[in-house]
Amino acid sequence: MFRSRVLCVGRRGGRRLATVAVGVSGGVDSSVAALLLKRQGHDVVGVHMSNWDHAEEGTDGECAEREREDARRVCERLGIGFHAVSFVREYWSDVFEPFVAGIARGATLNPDVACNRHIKFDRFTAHALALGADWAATGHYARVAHSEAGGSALLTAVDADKDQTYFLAAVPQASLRRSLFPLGELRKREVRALAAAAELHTAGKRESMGICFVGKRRFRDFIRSYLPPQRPGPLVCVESGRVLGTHQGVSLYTHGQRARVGGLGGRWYVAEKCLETDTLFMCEGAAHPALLTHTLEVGEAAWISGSPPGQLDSRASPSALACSARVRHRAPAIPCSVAATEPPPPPQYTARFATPVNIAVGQTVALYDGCRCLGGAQVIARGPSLHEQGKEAGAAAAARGAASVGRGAPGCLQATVCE
Ligand SMILES: Nc1ncnc2c1ncn2[C@@H]1O[C@H](COP(=O)(O)OP(=O)(O)OP(=O)(O)O)[C@@H](O)[C@H]1O
Repeated sequence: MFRSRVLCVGRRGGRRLATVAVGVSGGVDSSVAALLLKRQGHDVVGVHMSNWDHAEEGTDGECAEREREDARRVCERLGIGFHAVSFVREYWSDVFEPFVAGIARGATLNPDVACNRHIKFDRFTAHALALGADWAATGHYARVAHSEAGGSALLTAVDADKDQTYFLAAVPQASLRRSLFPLGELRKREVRALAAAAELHTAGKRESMGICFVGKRRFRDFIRSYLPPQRPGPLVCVESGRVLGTHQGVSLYTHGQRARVGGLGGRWYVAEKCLETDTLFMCEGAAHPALLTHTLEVGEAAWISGSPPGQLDSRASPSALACSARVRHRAPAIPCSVAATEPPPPPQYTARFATPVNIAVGQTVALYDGCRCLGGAQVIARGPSLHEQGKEAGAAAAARGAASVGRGAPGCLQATVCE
């Protein structure tokens, strides 16, 4: 249905070739993105961003320097210009501070989604255009379909395993309109083969993993220094209500995270956090019903097209949007229905999932219509967990049981039901 425009921009043979600024990270994907654009005959420049001030943070900056040097070497090998830019201040204010504020209020925001929205597809795109580029390109696994009339659509990559549209679900339309994803039609092994054939030294380089600013440190150790002083509190079993042990601070944990529980064996997970009482409610097993829910309240919705799909537009008569959703990168897309929550504003939605989901408050739900990514929204609250629903159903059954017992005892029906 959609075709990526990337291979058509500025074809040879009389048509003007484009000037393209490629975000070169020092990894294999952006190396090959630059290689392909160069081969298509475009005027290509590599731009490397620094987003984290390692000197200021007292962390090891060697790795960042190595990445920049790798990016520079790739540009040299391809015979394209290299340009370095710092978005350290912007990353701090637009990504890191909101991330820490989220953690402090019990929400776990996704820094990669925020980085794409505010840095790569805002600051970087603007910088690329200011450098005189017609387009900004990255090595993301995604496709974009540009149309004169209908704006630009974000589409999943051909390589479903590598698809990165989950992280791109909140990018602004204005930046997407100027974006190219040269790898969207390729598989990772093809990308590596292209890099090897072009003798790019990044061909065999390992994937970057984890949150970039945390590096090799333990997340809990890293984040503690940015948070208000943490108080220890109880770890409580959701099943029995028993205190199982003590934790070092509620904000150091997130829903769904595995955590050690005193001397107890087994695999324990954080099912719920209560900031008011400094309590973590724990359940045993990664598929425990306390971790799962069929409904989420979501907000801060960012729509790729720039406005909500017609069904959700409150100016028309709003109805539920039938779509599919991912609750994390690489998670399967689950059938989902999204409806405006009363009362707006700000626009807030209730998402109902065909199969239950395990996701923390603050995380992103990416919505899809087939291969088209519609946008992303942050989880504001989880609906009742399957465990809570089970308890309620049990209580209702008990009440029904009590009622039927009551019916057998003449004169007691009313009193028994009320109990
Ligand atoms: N420091 C950076 N400077 C410039 N562009 C960057 C930088 N980091 C990431 N990008 C761009 O964003 C794309 C996706 O970044 P991501 O962090 O997901 O890396 P990746 O998938 O491992 O890609 P790569 O192999 O190119 O590092 C990269 O391919 C690159 O185009």
